Order: sequence, then C-alpha cells, then structure tokens
Amino acid sequence: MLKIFEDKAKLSKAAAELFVQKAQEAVKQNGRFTVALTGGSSPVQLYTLLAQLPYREQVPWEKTFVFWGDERWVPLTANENNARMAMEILLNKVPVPEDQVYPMWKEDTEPEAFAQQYEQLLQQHFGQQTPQFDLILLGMGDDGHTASLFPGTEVLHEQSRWVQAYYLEPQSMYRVTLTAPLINQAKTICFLTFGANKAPALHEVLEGERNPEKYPSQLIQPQDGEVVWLVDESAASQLAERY
Ligand SMILES: O=C(O)[C@H](O)[C@@H](O)[C@H](O)[C@H](O)COP(=O)(O)O
Repeated sequence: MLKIFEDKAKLSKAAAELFVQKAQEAVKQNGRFTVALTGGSSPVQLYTLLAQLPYREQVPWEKTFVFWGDERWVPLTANENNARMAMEILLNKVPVPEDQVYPMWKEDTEPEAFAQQYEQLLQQHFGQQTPQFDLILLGMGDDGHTASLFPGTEVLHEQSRWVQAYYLEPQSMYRVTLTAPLINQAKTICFLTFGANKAPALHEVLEGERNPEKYPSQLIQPQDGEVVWLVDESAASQLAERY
C-alpha cells in the first residue's frame, strides 16, 4: 500500500496514527507491542509527535518493547547513533520501561559478537513463536537501501541469520542490521520516505525491474504481513502510477 502526502508534516501525522493503531491492536491481541525503530532523519518528526499529546497518551508504552532495525556501530553518545536520536526525541519522554528498550549497541563488544547477542535477545523475546514484529519502521536511502541493507553487500543474501554485523566500506564504519528474512516476518512494515532526492530510487524500487542487489528495499516483501509506504509528493514525483 502506498499513500502520498502533500508534505512531511502530514506524512508524519499519518505515521503517528498508524503507530498508535498497531500498538493498540497488538496489546489487545497479544498483551504487548513489539516494534523496531528506524534511524536516519526520516522518523524525527514522527518521534517528536509520539512524545506529544494526543499520541503520547494513546500508545500503551508500559507494554511496548523497542528494538532497532539497524545501527551505526558508534557509541550511544555519538550524534550518528540511531538509538541516541530516538531516546532523546521520544523514548526518554514517554513511560516505556527502560528494560524494554534494546539499543543495538554495547560498549566493549565486537560488532559481530553483538549481532549474535542481539539475535539471542530476539529469540528470548519471541520464544518459540515466529519472530514477528508488530511494526517495523524503515527509511529508504536515495540509493534504495533500507535499514543497513546496502547495495552490493553480502548481508542481502542472508537467509537464516536474523541479525548481521559487517564493515560498510563506503561509510568506513561497522553496521548492525536486522536481515531481510527477519524483517519480512513482520505484521506491518512502514516505510517513511520523503524528499525529491528519494524520487529516482522510489520509482526503481516500486516500478523498476526486480534488482534487489542494486535496490535492496525491493527485498522487503513480507510473507503474510503488509508493507505501507508513506511518501510525500516530492518523493513520489517520478512514480508512473499514482496508486
Ligand atoms: O541508519 C540509518 O541511516 C537508517 O536506518 C537508514 O536505513 C535510513 O533509514 C536511510 O538511510 C534513510 O535515511 P534518511 O531518513 O536520513 O533519509
């Protein structure tokens, strides 16, 4: 499903309403809401809204479990750290229990070892059930990457691991990421994509030939769940269809 909005503000409001809806549905059905947050700049306005009324009071924070879709392997105090951004803008301002928030970074730990620890954490969280997030928020880079699934990387071919760490040459940093097989188990996946710079990649991802090696966001095709693309007019400007 794709929804086109006039601007980022309207897109972010719709994303906040979706977040609340999915959280309330999950708690009603399973007694908890398991979400994976995205990093980057796309979710900033959404996180800001969720920390304010009315959304702040509509999310069952006490029953919410917060993971991340990916992380840059930099300290939690670093500007580039995705968890830091979400904590500062949202999580430190809402009553989500600290022991239900799982940053994708740990001091004095090698990224590969940490990826295994995070996978074990997810296995404990989901137990014998299918590892099905209720909601995974994703951004999309102007190269068509999502989470830390970047073009031409080995992680795109991972079929069994849920979490992988690898050295991302172009950015000279390690990344830790949920893999496509795990992301695709989710009940709802929501892409937040706005800005004219995303228009070419969005056209290729949604309407171009299948080429996930080049446009990894094409890997995101949940088995039973749904993908919701929330985009603005600028990002949608090269789409042939208006959906
Ligand atoms: O760690 C990250 O940077 C994100 O997880 C990444 O996948 C992001 O969603 C895209 O790069 C889009 O970034 P923007 O939202 O800043 O355009």
